[in-house]
Amino acid sequence: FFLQSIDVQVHENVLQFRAQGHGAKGQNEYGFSLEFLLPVKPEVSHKSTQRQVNITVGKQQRGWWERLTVRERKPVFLAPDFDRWLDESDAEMEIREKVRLNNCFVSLKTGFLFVYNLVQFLGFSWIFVNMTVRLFIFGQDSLYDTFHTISDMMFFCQILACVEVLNAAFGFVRTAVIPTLIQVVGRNFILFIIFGSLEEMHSRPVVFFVFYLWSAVEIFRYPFYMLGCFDTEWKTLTWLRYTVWIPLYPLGVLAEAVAVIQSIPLFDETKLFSIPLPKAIGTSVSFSYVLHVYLVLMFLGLFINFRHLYKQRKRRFRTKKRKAN
Ligand SMILES: CCCCCCCCCCCCC/C=C/C(=O)SCCNC(=O)CCNC(=O)[C@H](O)C(C)(C)COP(=O)(O)OP(=O)(O)OC[C@H]1O[C@@H](n2cnc3c(N)ncnc32)[C@H](O)[C@@H]1OP(=O)(O)O
Repeated sequence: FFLQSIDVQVHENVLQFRAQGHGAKGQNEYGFSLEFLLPVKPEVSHKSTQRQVNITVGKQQRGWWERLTVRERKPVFLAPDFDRWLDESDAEMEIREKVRLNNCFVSLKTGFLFVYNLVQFLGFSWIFVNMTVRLFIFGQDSLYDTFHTISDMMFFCQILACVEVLNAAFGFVRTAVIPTLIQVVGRNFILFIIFGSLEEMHSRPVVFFVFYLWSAVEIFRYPFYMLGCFDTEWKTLTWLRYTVWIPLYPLGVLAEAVAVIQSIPLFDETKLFSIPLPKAIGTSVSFSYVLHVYLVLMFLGLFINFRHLYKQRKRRFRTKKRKAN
C-alpha cells in the first residue's frame, strides 16, 4: 500500500484523512474520518514511511479518555498501540508527575528571581543612601569622590545585571531582550570604559549624577519585581516604578552623554584603546571616533527604551483600570 498526496486535517474535533494510493480498490483515493470523544487541538502533524502513516493529534486538555471516538463501536481499521498505551492510573500518575515537576521549576524560578531582585535592591539602596548622606554631610565636596566610595558596589550591581539579559533571553521573565540589552550594555560601557579606564574621570562630578540617576530608578524597580514574584503589588510602588523613569531616563542619558563628551579629549591625549594603523598609512585611529558613533547610538537607545517603557506603562495602567471596572 503506497500512499501519495496525503491530506490530514482536523475540523471541530473531526479528523479527515485523504490520500492517493494503490490498495484493495487498485489505484484510488482512500480516506476515513474520526470524530474524537473530547476536544482536540486543530494542529495535526503526520509522517509517512514506506509501511505506515503516523498521525499525531494533541488533546485540548490533558486527561484520561474513556475511549477515542464519539462512536462507541471502534472502527474496524483502528487498533491500539499497546507499546504506548497508558491506563487511567498511569495517565494520572504521569500528569501528576508533570505538574509536580512544573511546580518545582516555578518555585525555583521564583526563589531565584526574588533573591536576584533583593540583592540588586540592597546594592542600589546602599548606593543611593550612601550618596545622599554624603551629599548632606560633605555638600559639594562629595561630588568629587563618588567613584572612589561607590564604584565597587556599582561594579558588582552592574555585572550582576547581565543576568537580566539572560532572564529575558531564556523567557524567565516577560520582558523584551533588546531594551534590556541596550540598558545593560549602555550602562556597562559608561561604567567600565568611560569611568573605569580613565583615572582622570574618577574625580569628575558627572560620576555623581550618573550613579545617582541610575540608583534613583532602581530603588523602585527591584522592590516592584520582588513583590511581583509573589503576585503582589503595592499601588504606590507600581506607580513609582512606571513613572519615575519619565524624567530620570532622559536625565540619565544626558549625564552619560556629558561623561562621554568629557572623556573624548582624554582618549585623544592618552591614545587609550586607539586602533593602530599599518605603518604605510600613518599613526592610529583615536578611540574618540568610536565615542562619536556611540553618542548617536545613545540617543537611538534612549528612543527605543523610552518607547518600550511608555508601552509597558500604558499596558500596566490599562490592565489595572480594566480590572477595576
Ligand atoms: C545591542 C546593544 C547595543 C548597545 C548600544 C548602546 C546604546 C546605549 C544607549 C542607551 C543607554 C541607556 C543606559 C541607561 C541609562 C539609565 O539607566 S538612565 C536612568 C534611568 N533608567 C531607567 O529608568 C531604566 C530602568 N530600567 C528598566 O526599566 C528596564 O531595565 C527596561 C529593560 C528598560 C524595561 O524593563 P522591562 O523589564 O521590560 O519592563 P517591566 O514592565 O518592568 O517588566 C516586564 C515584566 O517582566 C517582569 N520582570 C522583569 N524583570 C523582572 C525581574 N528581575 N524579576 C521578576 N520579574 C521581572 C515584570 O514584573 C513584568 O511582569 P508583569 O508585571 O507580569 O507584566
